Amino acid sequence: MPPRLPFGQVRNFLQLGHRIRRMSSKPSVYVTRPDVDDSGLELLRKSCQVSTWQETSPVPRSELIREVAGKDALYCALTDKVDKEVLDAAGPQLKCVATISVGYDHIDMEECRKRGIRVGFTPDVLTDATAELTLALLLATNRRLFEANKQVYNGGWKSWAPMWMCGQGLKGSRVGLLGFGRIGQEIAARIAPFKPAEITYTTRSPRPQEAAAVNARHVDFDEMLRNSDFIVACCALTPQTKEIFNASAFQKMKSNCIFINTARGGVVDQKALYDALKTKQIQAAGLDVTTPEPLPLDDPLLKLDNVVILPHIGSADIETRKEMSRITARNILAGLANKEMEAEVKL
Ligand SMILES: O=C(O)C(=O)CO
Repeated sequence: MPPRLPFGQVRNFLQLGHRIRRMSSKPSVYVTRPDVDDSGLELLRKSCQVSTWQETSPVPRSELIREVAGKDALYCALTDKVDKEVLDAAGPQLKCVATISVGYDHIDMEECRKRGIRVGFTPDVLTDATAELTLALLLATNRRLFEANKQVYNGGWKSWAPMWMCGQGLKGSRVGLLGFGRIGQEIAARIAPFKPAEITYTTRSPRPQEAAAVNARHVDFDEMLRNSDFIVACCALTPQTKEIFNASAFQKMKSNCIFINTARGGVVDQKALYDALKTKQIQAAGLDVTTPEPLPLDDPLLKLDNVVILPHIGSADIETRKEMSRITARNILAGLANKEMEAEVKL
């Protein structure tokens, strides 16, 4: 018979074993999108145990809650709501969350802060792609590209006609931006060559240096609403900007105003936008983001001719998305190693 060890010694021995196992085993990462560019996942696989949701549709919440349990890091996307319930399910060992997006309104920052969970995101890399897509929406709506294109296929194109399918040019127009961060500034820089009469921007505090570079003027929200021919939402979704474009805002806009949203669907009261478009209170809208996403096929907005809707493709430029995948991975590796992340949300 081998000698029996006292209980305390057995427990210490087991705990030591557990600690050694954790120290020697690779950190575990759960990835909610298997379809992110593999270059990012490869980076993670070198030093982590990586498990991923297997389908290209967003991970169901129940699956996320089950799979995140016990993980050291979470690689997520804007399609995943990372709230208290998910963080509780993960457990106290969770060190970091990294999202493959610049927006992080889907992550409960306060809960992360309370728990000391670090959060990575992907600003900068997608600025140009998003600004470019915003210009595409501006041009598609003001020159009525989608309406005109339909006429080619449905027999509406009878002959060239002097005033047919005319729209208002950007030249000589007043363009107002809600938000003047990285993306807003790049949008302004791309609009400038179209020779607008003026570019204005609304932010909590003016950014004179950045504004001077693109000849933009700081105005309050009300002035922007009342004077602009084009209004572009390019701000973060926060409690302050939630549904800031509501019935009252649309009422203040000029009847020729074209409203563009490449920020988040949540900055708009969508029913109010529908009413404003339907009653021609405003001219048109170009939306890369909606509530919800995807927009149901029976959504009334889809019945209107004066709206162009895209399926949230602002940053969908191939090299941009590849780099976003790698930055998200590098953010996680830095978070796990207690090093500075490439792009970390200040909590
Ligand atoms: O990165 C984001 O926040 C996006 O909306 C992706 O286009």
